[in-house]
Amino acid sequence: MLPTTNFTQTTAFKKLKSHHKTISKKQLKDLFAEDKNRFKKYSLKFNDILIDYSKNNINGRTMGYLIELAQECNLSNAIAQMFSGAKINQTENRAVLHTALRNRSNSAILVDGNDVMPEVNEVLAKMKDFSERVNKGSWKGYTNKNITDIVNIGIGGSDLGPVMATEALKPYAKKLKVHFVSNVDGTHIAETLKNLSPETTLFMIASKTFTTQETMANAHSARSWFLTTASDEAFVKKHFVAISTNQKEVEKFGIDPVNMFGFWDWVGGRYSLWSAIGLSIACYIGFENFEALLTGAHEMDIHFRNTPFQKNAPVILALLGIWYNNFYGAESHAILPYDQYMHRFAAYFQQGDMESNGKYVDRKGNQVDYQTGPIIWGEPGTNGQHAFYQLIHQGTKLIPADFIAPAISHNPLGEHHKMLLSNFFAQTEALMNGKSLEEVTKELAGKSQEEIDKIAPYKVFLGNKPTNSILLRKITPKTLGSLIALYEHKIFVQGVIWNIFSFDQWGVELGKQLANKIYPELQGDTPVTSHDTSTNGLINQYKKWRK
Ligand SMILES: O=P(O)(O)OC[C@H]1O[C@@H](O)[C@@H](O)[C@@H](O)[C@@H]1O
Repeated sequence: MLPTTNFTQTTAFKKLKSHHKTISKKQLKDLFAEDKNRFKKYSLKFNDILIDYSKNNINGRTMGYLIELAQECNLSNAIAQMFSGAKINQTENRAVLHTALRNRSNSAILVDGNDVMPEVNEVLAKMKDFSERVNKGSWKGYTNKNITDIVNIGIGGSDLGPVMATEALKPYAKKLKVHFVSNVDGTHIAETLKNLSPETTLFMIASKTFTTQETMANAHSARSWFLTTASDEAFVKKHFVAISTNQKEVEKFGIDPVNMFGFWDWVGGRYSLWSAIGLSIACYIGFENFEALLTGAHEMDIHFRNTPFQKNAPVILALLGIWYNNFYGAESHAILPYDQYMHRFAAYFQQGDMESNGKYVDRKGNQVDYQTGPIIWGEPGTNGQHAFYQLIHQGTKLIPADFIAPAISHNPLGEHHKMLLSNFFAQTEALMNGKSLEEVTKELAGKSQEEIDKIAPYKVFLGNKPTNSILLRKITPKTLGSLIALYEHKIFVQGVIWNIFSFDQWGVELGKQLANKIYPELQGDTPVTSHDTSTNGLINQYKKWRK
């Protein structure tokens, strides 16, 4: 059982509350002026990742109290429970063991008294064999041609991780092309299949439950598309594999269990890219690179598990998030990768974070009276700079942001990377320092006082906006693995402190239930009357227009 401390009742919380009153009056740039060692004090290096959190509204006292908060909430105990296979997903009575999927040390991890590692290794070996066969061309299509294209059909956790990782690691791609179909909107699959040949396409039906409406609809459409050309059901097994925990449903769909890659109920959807759900990743970048991804995550796991909170990267990032969320009233958190390949990273952690910590009921079953998970959003820099950064710089909302960039580009084209990085460095500096009225006035020298008075207020930047900078040497499979695990554990720590269950997702169910109720009502032309007037009105207009 996880601890159930109400963090707002802790001594550390009270200390932080009163400390906030004084430190929030300080300007970030003054904190830097006061302390020459600030960067050294508030940055840490983990392998090829440098995390600079010095541009935050914190001092030694803040960090001390935040760490006390983590201690009072029994974080160490919660960490130990997660890694040991305790059933900390209490509302579903499940262990939470994505860390076992990348446990390269192979040490035993027990769930209900059984070591899960032999099964984990067995599936990994099957993934290795399969990805190698497809890449080498020894896995043939029904007309004896090599597979050229993989289509992963899945949604949510069975889609976002593979999409994000294959995009982020494109420079490591072997020869296969990968495509992802998630939306039940027929456009998604129609557009994907347009340029593919049934003879050389392999479908991976990825669904933990194998009952998800969107995935099943897309899987059936893919099957029909395939059979239109291939004609013979017997060929399905050469072109369809399943990734699931539900063998019964896989067989019902007509996929040979030999071609099923299993995982377990202790792998949460949004934490599943390390499992067989990562098969498309393994095929695309090769198994050795997929293993490097696992290794990177495993090394972060070790760091998270064994490092004192003062130097523990996920713990620090989590505590800083709590600082802004619960003391400064920040509603959102931006993730801003300065790397085009990482363009789905924020989208990936929208699910990772918001599905985990978007909860209003605490671990005792009571409604919370404090804020929990933030709204996660972001786009790659520099595009974001020319779009929404205006609001971060001069809007009325406080938006803590993570800036992420690699020192080495996979595409060292002329001066591009230097230009990109000059923006990466400049933005956090600008957000911190802002621009004073005095500086603006100086810039306007030569203009009349009247003109200056008119325009100057708009040109002032208050600054004092907090950021973390995460500088990576290069985006490699290993470093990406560590980075993803860093964010995963950050989410875990925050969930522990907010006293919520981070590994269930009951909130997605209501919409599914209602859609299932409405779906049959969309048959025929008879107007519906069973809903509120708005929903009835919308459905009935749809029925008129579709004729
Ligand atoms: O992998 P399946 O079972 O198709 O689920 C796909 C997704 O479904 C959603 O409703 C969420 O619960 C996600 O966490 C999950 O990843």
